[in-house]
Amino acid sequence: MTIGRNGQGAPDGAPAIELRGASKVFRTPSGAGHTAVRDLDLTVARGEFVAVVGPTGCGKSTTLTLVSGLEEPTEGEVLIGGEPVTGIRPEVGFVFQQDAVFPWRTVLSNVMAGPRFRGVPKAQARERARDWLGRVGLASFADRYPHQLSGGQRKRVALAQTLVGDPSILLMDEPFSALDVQTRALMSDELLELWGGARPGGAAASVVFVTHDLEEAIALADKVVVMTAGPATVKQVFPVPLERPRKVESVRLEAAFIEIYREIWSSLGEEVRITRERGASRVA
Ligand SMILES: Nc1ncnc2c1ncn2[C@@H]1O[C@H](COP(=O)(O)OP(=O)(O)OP(=O)(O)O)[C@@H](O)[C@H]1O
Repeated sequence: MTIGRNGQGAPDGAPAIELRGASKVFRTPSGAGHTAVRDLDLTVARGEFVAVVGPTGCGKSTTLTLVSGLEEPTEGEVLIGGEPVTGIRPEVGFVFQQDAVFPWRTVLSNVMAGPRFRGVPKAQARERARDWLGRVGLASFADRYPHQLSGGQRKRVALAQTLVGDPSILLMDEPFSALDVQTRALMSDELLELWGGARPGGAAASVVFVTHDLEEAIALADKVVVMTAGPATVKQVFPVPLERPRKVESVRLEAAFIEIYREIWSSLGEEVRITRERGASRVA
């Protein structure tokens, strides 16, 4: 099973995502400027799974919003498939920490909503939604309402809701952070299975996955990007040369995993310390 139609519509050879010298300055209510992201360069190849880690508040979500087209960079460029991002694009899917479900609609109706909104005829939308509910293991929950599901099941609905749109680019902002540790590991495995089924056939989606959890980042990704203390810029990029397919619970016990973890943590830990000290000095 694979997610997405890799690189569809992109000029040949262009990476899936590229940020070139991207900066974002927000206007605060007092009128002052707040730089959330500064001079950020990042490339995501087609079919690549990139995890982004960094201290709290450094600008990770802002980076995702720039890629999504929800916000424009104040300076620099953001490209998808070699083309400048000028707004929300249909080939980009999102999964956020908060579930984006309609509480008054059944699971099936929630998953059908996106395709229906994009003009897919009802019967076809229903068929696609049922197909995705099956793939995420919720075939028998189609008639339930979101409040009748567990947190993990709701997350599967969110995945189905996004993946039914067949995104070639998947942006995920701490999607599993509200789940307990076991469900989280299970969901990570399921995500890898959905994403990477046909690799290296080249049909997997390009993923940017923001997380606070370094173990999760390493277990999932082809490369881990460490952001600096805010304003965010890329501090270091670490390739993760662990074999696939991976199972989260076993891969994290491998010697190579522990070695990579140590390396990345010493880079990330420094930025976390800087952020903490800034916080402490503000309080003082
Ligand atoms: N719309 C906005 N207006 C003003 N400031 C903003 C806005 N959005 C984000 N910021 C600020 O930009 C900085 C980066 O925020 P962002 O949410 O990108 O960080 P983050 O790394 O995702 O944080 P966390 O890890 O805590 O989720 C923060 O200082 C935040 O307060």
